Amino acid sequence: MTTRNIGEVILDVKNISLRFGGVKALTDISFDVHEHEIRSIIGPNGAGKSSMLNCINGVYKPQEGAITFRGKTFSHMNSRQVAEMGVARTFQNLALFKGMSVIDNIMSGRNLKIKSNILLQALRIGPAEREEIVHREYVEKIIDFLEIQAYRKTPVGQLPYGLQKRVDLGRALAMEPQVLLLDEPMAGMNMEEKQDMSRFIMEINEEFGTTIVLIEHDMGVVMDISDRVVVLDYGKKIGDGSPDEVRSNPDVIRAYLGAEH
Ligand SMILES: Nc1ncnc2c1ncn2[C@@H]1O[C@H](COP(=O)(O)OP(=O)(O)OP(=O)(O)O)[C@@H](O)[C@H]1O
Repeated sequence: MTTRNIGEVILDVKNISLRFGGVKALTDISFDVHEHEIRSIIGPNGAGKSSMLNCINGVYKPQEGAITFRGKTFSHMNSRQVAEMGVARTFQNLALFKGMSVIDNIMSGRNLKIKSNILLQALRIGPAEREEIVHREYVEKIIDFLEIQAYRKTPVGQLPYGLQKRVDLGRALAMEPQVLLLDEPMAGMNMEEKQDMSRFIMEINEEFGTTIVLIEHDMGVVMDISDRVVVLDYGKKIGDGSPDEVRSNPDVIRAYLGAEH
């Protein structure tokens, strides 16, 4: 765990319940996330972790409860509005443009920031040209930061999976988010790729001050890098606290001992 200045509550999840027909994906879930924190959500398969992220970023509309971001409460915002407020995410199953280059994929994350109209952009004239230069410079910084300079022009589909995950992270970073939601960023990675990804997450948190909400199955990584951890099981919250508190919580131990991973 790092020693950073953890700030006020930036994201407050209050009494969220989400049902799909008869399936209770989430039942009365509350937790908060402080500015600059690395806050993880863990739990066995089907516990409701991805559903929770989907509620935070506006993909799912919970039947009950509300989410407050920087003091602004939203229960019916769509993904774009949430993104515009400063919440970005990566995906468990990558959602990259496989035929497009690394640089263009990361550039696609800048779309929300592009102000000039589509015609000017297409013609690359006047303000659109200047704007494009500024955005490209920002994207190049991300590429340097993620150490993927050698693959700038490579179509993403030709990269190994671990590097594709890094490009997905780059695309989310291109939005300059205040809160970054990471859905299983280490899934399918080997040990070395996981170490690299952990390092990038911690550096994003420390250097850019970005608040991180992380879903991850690798307990070693979660316990190493998280400030606090929420534990879900069958859509209910069964634990919440520091890695040490969560590790020694009998309900959490029971849920994990009884679960297949
Ligand atoms: N779109 C959907 N339609 C119907 N049921 C859904 C939908 N999304 C999730 N569920 C159900 O909600 C519950 C929680 O699923 P969710 O994917 O959020 O769990 P998870 O903790 O992220 O699981 P995993 O670790 O396997 O990714 C499961 O019972 C799942 O089948």
